[in-house]
Amino acid sequence: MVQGTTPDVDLAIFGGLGDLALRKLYPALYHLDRDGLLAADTRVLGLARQEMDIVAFRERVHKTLKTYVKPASLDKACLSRFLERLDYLQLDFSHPEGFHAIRQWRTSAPHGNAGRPMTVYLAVPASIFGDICHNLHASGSLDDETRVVVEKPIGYDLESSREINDAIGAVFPESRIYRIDHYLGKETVQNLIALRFANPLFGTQWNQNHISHVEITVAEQVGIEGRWGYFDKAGQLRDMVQNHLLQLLCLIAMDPPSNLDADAIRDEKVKVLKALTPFNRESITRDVVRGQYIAGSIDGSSVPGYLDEEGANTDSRTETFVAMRTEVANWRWAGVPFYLRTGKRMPEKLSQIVIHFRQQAHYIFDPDQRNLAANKLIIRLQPEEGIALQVLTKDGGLDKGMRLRPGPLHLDFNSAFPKSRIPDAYERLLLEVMKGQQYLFVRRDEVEHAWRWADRLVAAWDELDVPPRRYPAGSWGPVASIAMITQDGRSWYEDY
Ligand SMILES: NC(=O)C1=CN([C@@H]2O[C@H](COP(=O)(O)OP(=O)(O)OC[C@H]3O[C@@H](n4cnc5c(N)ncnc54)[C@H](OP(=O)(O)O)[C@@H]3O)[C@@H](O)[C@H]2O)C=CC1
Ligand SMILES: O=C1O[C@H](COP(=O)(O)O)[C@@H](O)[C@H](O)[C@H]1O
Repeated sequence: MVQGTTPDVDLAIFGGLGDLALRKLYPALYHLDRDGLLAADTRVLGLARQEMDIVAFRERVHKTLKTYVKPASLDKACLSRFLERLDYLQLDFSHPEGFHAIRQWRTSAPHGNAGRPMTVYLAVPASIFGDICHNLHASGSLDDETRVVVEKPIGYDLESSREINDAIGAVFPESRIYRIDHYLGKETVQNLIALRFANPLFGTQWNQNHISHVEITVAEQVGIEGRWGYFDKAGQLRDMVQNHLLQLLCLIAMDPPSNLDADAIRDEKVKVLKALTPFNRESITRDVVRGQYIAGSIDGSSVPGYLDEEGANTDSRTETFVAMRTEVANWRWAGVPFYLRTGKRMPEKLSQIVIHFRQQAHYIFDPDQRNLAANKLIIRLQPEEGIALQVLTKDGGLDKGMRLRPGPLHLDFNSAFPKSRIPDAYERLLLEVMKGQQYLFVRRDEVEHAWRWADRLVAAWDELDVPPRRYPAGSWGPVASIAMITQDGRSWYEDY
């Protein structure tokens, strides 16, 4: 990992008028520009099917910035500098005609394109990644430095992900492919690496001798936001678990990498994925709960059930919730359950990891307090990023004797570092691509091992024809997900 500023870059965004580009990519690029992190001659080309001239395109991006950037961050001078960087090209990505215009755009750079790498961002469905790569190559638009950024999900299963990766790999070497998992760009997720590997306090305790179990919760308040066509084929397992939750699990469970280079980190993550216990017919019945939301209410407002969403198919059995108990079968983690849960239409947006430490082996305090909670490390990804360590201290006051009381040692990033804005994940990821750093991106073998594990689970569901259990929108999922962890004498951490 190398620190430093970004070089001048030509960034070509395919799907330049799509949801991801408008909601995430332009706002992230604007923030980078505002923070002085875009080099002076960096240019951005939006590519899309719609006929539009450059004035209308810049106006469209201006509008999206007004929607998605906080007013306090919208600076007039920076806005006009940023909009000046934008160009637009109307193109149908499936056909080679027209791709030569990208080559021409490159040669129109202020000081020529020598030494300014092009980054191609594929903000489009994975089904056309292959066509775009092929057409870029055939039109002579690429050079030996061009990087490609691809969005998740890479495919639908192991087989389709291999086809997509082969098509990208036919044009780009692995060292220039940046597979996004935007959870890796979140501030606290990176702090997890700092926390684990910079603090001997945790480094020495991070194993089955000291940790009893781990929880990962990624709860979303939103439903499927008009994305029925995509989501109903995927479901929460493919949409969230196969990528985001497994990446979080890997960062918690991996052995220390020998350094912070991309491959050192990714090698360790792959070992974790290989050590995940595969599910089978017997274990999914016991250890996995699928759910689908029905109508309910969130924050006092009624919301429809999944089967009443726009575009819905009334007999869909796609899951919008998954909870599971899994294990990393290696020396460090043998016997330590990892409880994962994620769902849409839950009471609040909450992503957190809770590391539960074991109880003190020799206990000398009041026997009535024996069951007071053991130490917990709570790593909050969103909404308020922070880390808290739950410890036992003496209860205050003269009348309490040696009574214990659980309380947090709390690091809230917003109040601890009030001057620093916590950047959106896409800001960090775009910056790393421009710098040519791959450590926050997913390597091909990671994607494939994750699919191999997810495919086994889906196959077992299909064999047993497991229907999703219903849960009302605004609840924490099916009751069975609570029963699953309660059977082990534990509960989901609920101090939200
Ligand atoms: N949106 C999000 O929050 C997230 C998205 N992703 C991933 O990002 C990618 C983009 O998603 P999203 O922005 O939501 O999708 P959208 O459908 O909103 O945007 C995709 C864009 O690609 C364009 N497009 C598709 N095919 C062609 C073609 N042959 N020629 C020209 N343009 C084409 C579409 O144009 P048209 O409208 O004309 O069809 C559309 O504007 C997907 O891979 C998705 O899985 C991942 C995580 C989150
Ligand atoms: O990749 C995806 O992530 C979002 C959740 O991301 P977050 O940063 O808001 O937690 C999810 O809603 C979407 O379905 C999925 O495709």
